[in-house]
Amino acid sequence: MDQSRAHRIVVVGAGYVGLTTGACLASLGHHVVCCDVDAGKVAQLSRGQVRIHEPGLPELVREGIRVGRLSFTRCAASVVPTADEIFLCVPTPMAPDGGANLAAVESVIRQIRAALPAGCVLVTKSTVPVGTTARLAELVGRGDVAVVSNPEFLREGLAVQDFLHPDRIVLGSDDPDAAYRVAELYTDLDAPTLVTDAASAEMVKYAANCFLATKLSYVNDVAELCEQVGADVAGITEYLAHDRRITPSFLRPGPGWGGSCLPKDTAALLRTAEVVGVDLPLVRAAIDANHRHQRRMAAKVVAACGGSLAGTRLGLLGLTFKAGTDDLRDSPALAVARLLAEQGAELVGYDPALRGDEPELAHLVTLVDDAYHAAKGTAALVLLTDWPEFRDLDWSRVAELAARPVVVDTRNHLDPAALRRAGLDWHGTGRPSRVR
Ligand SMILES: NC(=O)C1=CN([C@@H]2O[C@H](COP(=O)(O)OP(=O)(O)OC[C@H]3O[C@@H](n4cnc5c(N)ncnc54)[C@H](O)[C@@H]3O)[C@@H](O)[C@H]2O)C=CC1
Ligand SMILES: O=C(O)[C@H]1O[C@H](OP(=O)(O)OP(=O)(O)OC[C@H]2O[C@@H](n3ccc(=O)[nH]c3=O)[C@H](O)[C@@H]2O)[C@H](O)[C@@H](O)[C@@H]1O
Repeated sequence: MDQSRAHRIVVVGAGYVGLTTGACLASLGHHVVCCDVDAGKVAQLSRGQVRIHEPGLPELVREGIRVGRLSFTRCAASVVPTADEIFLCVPTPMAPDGGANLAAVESVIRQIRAALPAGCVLVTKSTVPVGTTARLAELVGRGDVAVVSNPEFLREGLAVQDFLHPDRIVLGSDDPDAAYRVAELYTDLDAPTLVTDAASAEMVKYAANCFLATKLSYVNDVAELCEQVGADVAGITEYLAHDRRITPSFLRPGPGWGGSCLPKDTAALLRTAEVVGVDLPLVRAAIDANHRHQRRMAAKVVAACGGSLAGTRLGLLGLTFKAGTDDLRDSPALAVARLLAEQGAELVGYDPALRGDEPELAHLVTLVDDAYHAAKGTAALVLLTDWPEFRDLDWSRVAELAARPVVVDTRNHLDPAALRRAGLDWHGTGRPSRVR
């Protein structure tokens, strides 16, 4: 990039979204400082050490540091005075009433507002409910600082790819000039850029995540019905995918949807609707169906083990909320694990992205070094995430190690014929057990 077009950017919050935003904007030629309250994280990132599992991110971070366009600090107030744009990428977790907890966003604003230079733009990339951008403008309380909503649509595990090759860039502000200024940051990306008002930009983020969640609950419902009527969901989703109005993505049944965003964002949209007196029965049903699917997966394991889990050992393959990430937040795999543990099963698990010291696993799952250790002495091996390596296991070895030859494949990830050849009983989701 011609350096005269480079912006000076501060990113507050150096997690999945903030670190990706900072490293990618630096790779596009901008000058970025990432700030985080976590001193240990700042120290590690300053040395180029990235602890989250995001392909390509460590390389981008190290390159940004090497060329002097990316640095890290704990103190946002000390670096904002020279910024053109300040991106807010701090967490907005679920509050007890289902709404988004904006404490981190508001605390950052209070901390930096006096230090903001005249003419800078504050950009909300954190997912925030409709109306927040307008309220933050009030909280900043400065006519010379604009606030722009720029929701992020990246997926974990594909964060760098999604950031640099987005389907669309959405910018919303009641100050269109400020929105167009933020759009300049992305001019080297090949994506439609939609500039709208702040409320619509905030709304599109929730509408997208709730649509995806609803699509998945529907697919999982179809899978459940398939089991009862003897149809095969794999063929059905394949044929559905041919319809360009439906699209092939988000059609894979599984143990329910989870992660750091779909659960909290569906709940937050329901809360937003409740506050303004609007009913969203479809979104509510998608959430309820998701919990039912998780219970259904646990019941399937119980049935495959002969009706009781008391005193049995189960092996779990994959514990994060999906393959390709190390994130355990709202993981459906852990939700199913908890249901199995409640029924008396001892759980042993393997996940390629986990180290074993994650507090979420404590008193729930003993993490082992590979899938074969997870299979040893088990009444059933339960696949909960679809890491490619699980497909290539030596199934004869698994059959020898297991106490009973049972595999419950909640994501239809494995090759049933290969398992059968090894003498294993395969139980998929929405598919007949004898499927080829
Ligand atoms: N994870 C994802 O795939 C996506 C997340 N989002 C949204 O982005 C926001 C951030 O999410 P993640 O990056 O996943 O969170 P994260 O938990 O990975 O990272 C947040 C970072 O902010 C830091 N932080 C917390 N309070 C702070 C403060 N007061 N000052 C400075 N730093 C602070 C934390 O130490 C942490 O490093 C959320 O609103 C989320 O809904 C949006 C799209 C995708
Ligand atoms: O707001 C966010 O944080 C992000 O939330 C999701 O991204 P992510 O949380 O990374 O996860 P997804 O890939 O969407 O998967 C969500 C859940 O659905 C499940 N899933 C997904 C697809 C599918 O076909 N089947 C299925 O069960 C996954 O296993 C996972 O549990 C959205 O896809 C992103 O666009 C959005 O930016």
